[in-house]
Amino acid sequence: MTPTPQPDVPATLHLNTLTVRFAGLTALDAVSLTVEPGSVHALIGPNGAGKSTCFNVLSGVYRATSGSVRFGAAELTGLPPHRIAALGIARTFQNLALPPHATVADSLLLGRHRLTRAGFLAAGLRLPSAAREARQHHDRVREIAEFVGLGDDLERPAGALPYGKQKLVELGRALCMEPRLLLLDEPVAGMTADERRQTAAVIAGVRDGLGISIVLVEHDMGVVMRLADAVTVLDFGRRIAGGTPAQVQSDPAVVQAYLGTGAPA
Ligand SMILES: Nc1ncnc2c1ncn2[C@@H]1O[C@H](COP(=O)(O)OP(=O)(O)OP(=O)(O)O)[C@@H](O)[C@H]1O
Repeated sequence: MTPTPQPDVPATLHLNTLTVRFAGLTALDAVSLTVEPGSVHALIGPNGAGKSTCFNVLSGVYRATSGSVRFGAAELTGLPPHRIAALGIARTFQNLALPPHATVADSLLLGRHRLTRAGFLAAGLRLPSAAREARQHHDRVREIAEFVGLGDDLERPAGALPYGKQKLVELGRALCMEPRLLLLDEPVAGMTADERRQTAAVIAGVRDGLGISIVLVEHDMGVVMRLADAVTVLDFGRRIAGGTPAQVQSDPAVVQAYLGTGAPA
């Protein structure tokens, strides 16, 4: 079941000559790219190419040395992570970051935090407005859990689920933030073939059913080529190619960059 998309203005993500330097090392070198609303944009490249650095700038963990990031009308450059999250940008992490004993429902509810209006006092006093709001959040959590395939797992401890499902809890928690843009850092890493297929279908559903834009960092080229509408290829911090999956796959610069690490086939 697809949860009701939340009404929102489509926004384009623009990276303009983004540069990040760490003490003499240029991790990102004047990278520009555009993520169209409602598309999956994959960011690929060999190890050390700058993909995580790019994510860390987009989510406010790192500061750009120069260049800018714009999302719709908002300038993200230099904003702290909570301000970026408030603009509707959510991310998942390469490594699981779930509270070990919390149930799936409670883990997903964490994603609703930013959207919680009833104050601490109203909730503590059990005011009807707070109870109504809590019910709405629980309903939405159930909808999203069903959407990602966790409808039957809501009361189970998230940490006791198989690894693939734990990654889906992360994805669900990010969706619970009602993002307009989702940053997915290696969403299928470490999964079985079945789990990869299921997760790829969920990600396609997030784009097609909810209209959420997605930036995807992923080493699994099968998943990238099947899911992505556009691909940007980084190597040593530089953008060396961009286009549709078919275009980048046959680009000699891309094949050259992957030589020795396995061409993106
Ligand atoms: N906080 C940091 N301090 C110093 N150097 C860093 C830092 N973060 C990243 N780097 C360096 O920047 C370069 C790009 O790293 P980054 O992690 O962005 O690459 P990546 O494409 O995500 O690689 P992988 O696919 O292995 O995750 C690397 O040389 C890395 O060592």
